[in-house]
Amino acid sequence: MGKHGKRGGGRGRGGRRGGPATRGRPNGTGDWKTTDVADLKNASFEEYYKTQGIVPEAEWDQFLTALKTELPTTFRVTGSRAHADTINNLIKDVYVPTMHEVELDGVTYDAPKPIVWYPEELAWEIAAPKRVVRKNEAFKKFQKFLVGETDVGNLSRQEAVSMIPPLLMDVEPHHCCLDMCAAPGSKTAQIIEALNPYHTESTGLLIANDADYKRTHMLVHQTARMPSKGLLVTNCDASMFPNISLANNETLKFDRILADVPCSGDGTMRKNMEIWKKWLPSDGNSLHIVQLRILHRAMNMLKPGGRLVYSTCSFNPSENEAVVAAALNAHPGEFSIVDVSDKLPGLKRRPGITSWKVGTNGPDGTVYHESYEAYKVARDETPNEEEKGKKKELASTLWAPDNATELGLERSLRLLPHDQNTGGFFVCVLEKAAAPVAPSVPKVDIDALPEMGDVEATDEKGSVSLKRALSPSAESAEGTEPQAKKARAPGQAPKKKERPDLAFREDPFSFVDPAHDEVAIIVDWFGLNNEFPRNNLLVRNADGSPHRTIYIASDLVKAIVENNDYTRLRMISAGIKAFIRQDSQARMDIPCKWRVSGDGIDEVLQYVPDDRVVQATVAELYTFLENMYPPIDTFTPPFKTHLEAAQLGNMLVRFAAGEDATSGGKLALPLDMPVWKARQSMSLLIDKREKSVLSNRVFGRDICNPVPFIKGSNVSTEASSTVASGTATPATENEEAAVNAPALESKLKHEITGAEEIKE
Ligand SMILES: C[S@@+](CC[C@H](N)C(=O)[O-])C[C@H]1O[C@@H](n2cnc3c(N)ncnc32)[C@H](O)[C@@H]1O
Repeated sequence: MGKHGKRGGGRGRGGRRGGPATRGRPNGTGDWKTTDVADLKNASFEEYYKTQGIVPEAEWDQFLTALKTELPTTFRVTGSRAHADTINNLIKDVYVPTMHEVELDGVTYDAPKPIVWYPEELAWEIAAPKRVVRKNEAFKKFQKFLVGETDVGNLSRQEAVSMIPPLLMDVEPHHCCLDMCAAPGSKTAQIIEALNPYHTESTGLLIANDADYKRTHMLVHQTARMPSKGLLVTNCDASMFPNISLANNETLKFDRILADVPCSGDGTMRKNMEIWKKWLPSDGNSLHIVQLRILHRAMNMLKPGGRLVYSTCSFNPSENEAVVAAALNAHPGEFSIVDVSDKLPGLKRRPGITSWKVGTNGPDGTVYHESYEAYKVARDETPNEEEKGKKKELASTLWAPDNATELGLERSLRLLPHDQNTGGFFVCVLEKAAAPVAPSVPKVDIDALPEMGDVEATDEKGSVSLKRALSPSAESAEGTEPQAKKARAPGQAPKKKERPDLAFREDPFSFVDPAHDEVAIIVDWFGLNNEFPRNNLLVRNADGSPHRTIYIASDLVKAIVENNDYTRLRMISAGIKAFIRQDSQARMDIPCKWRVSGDGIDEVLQYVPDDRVVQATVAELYTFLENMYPPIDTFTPPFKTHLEAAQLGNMLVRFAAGEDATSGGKLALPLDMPVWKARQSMSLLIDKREKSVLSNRVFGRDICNPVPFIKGSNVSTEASSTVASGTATPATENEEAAVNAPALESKLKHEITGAEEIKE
């Protein structure tokens, strides 16, 4: 220990000995079933946070007790969906009354209740933890409902405090938004909802980015549940997020940015119990630089007058106030912390702090360093050079700056677990001045701060690595390049154009010629009107050929795709999957081999005249769900007459709102669905899981029959190879096998993306 440091209390039981915070944190969240609460302790953690004063002394025991208690289950109803009210009413009227005072293992749980501060009572808390909800009979039906509706995008299971940052972004449908560290995508989903309110045409944009390639595929899966033509998923290191060019050499700036940065995650100890064993004071210090670089980059990409939300699921001032203070001082006079005390009424929050201590791991416990200067002296005096070399140098920005009290840090929000039975969180809302005021303090030079090397972070679900995207091309704005990138000889001109990143292996993006024959076939088949955005049809190949999937992208996404090298921006996906080729070489009598994808139906239907949409009833929906391939004969006129008159291929059907006395089914709102007409039979073009969820919602039970075995072909293998290869060429004459593709497509999607991981 350096003589200038103050020594704090002892190491927590089971604490890690030495070693950086970069290794050793196992994946996974721990298991409450096998957890002994007596083991949930860490003396360093307790001492560190008592020292920081983030919790009033009188509340310390409550704070600690809450941290050692299992979290309640929370979820929210997808607010932008037409069915939000239907779903919310089902919860209120059908499920909640069955769950009053459920008792398990001597504990009585209250019925689920709306989270008071969440707008329109669309978020819910079930007092019982997930583990209990899963196994208890009283909750079983509700649990099934939750899982099903989550699958189809009507519900999102999400920790309550994690819902706060997107709400404070104040997103409007015309905004250009960036979610810098987005995976697995809970907050991304909220931003998409805010950008696309029900029945409002959104002109906005959301770029959902994550540095971890695998996790970007979780994002793609998550966002497919709420398709948006203004969505782009990218895989960049947020601290070096590339400038995005638009036409006329304009650079895209954002109205709203979320920097939900990688963090030590000690606010998630109620579900990631491993942290109790592993926590060290240095964890937060290691992450400070990457967090600061991400926030700094966000600030440079924000429009004047724009809003930026910085958040972590950590209590640590090193990752919170220290980052915000340093970022503000790197942009003096440009940004202010927004007072959001009148937002989300009912949410208990604590103010940010203006003074804090910086602690490092010492051989006998935490060493607190009064100031950066004192730390430097102590470090320089460390006799053992080898020891010194092992430790990364701390950044001066970890310490509270002299002007800490003038920065308005207390306007940040600290969410403490005992206030409303949640995890811990930190949120700070920053606004960029329309016209910056003259700086009154010296500017912090972020590029001059030391690098921290590889570190490991935690999110709501467990540990995540800070894998940097391998982009060699992160261009920079206004002097935001990291040190390494900046090195160039005085007078040397900056590189004009970045080269493509050849290591990036995703398929290219290009737009289909609006005069292409296949576009004409689609337009003609579905009767698409003149408003249909023929110019915005995107495919995943270099020459714009519509081989197997056609996406629809917004004008802004199109401008981005066309004006930027897709490998430099590391584009993973864009727009809405709208049309899928349902090919069959053997079936020349199918005039249009394209079907509307389930994701794309709402988008496509806007351009379809009403008389091209076939009207059906709840009773007909029953027939479609009860039988995978209902013969046309099982329907009655006038629906049957329409079916008989139609050509083979995709039809769009609207099931009218109403009730069916025979089946007991009830549709509160009309439901639009793509269906396929084969020679003898029909089929709903949604996957099996979605059918079951729909059946439960409309008929109160699952009436769907399993996939029949089709003689001469293994349907699954057949259709899945169709989907996987994308060539959609069923080997048999059996067209029903071909239309089963959506089910398998969904199955594959799950397998490919590891969707379970984000499903809880
Ligand atoms: C706290 S999690 C984000 C949670 C997410 N916002 C949500 O609500 O679901 C942090 C994410 O940052 C990503 N990440 C880590 N370092 C990054 C970097 N330099 N740039 C961009 N993303 C990064 C991690 O892969 C991780 O997915």
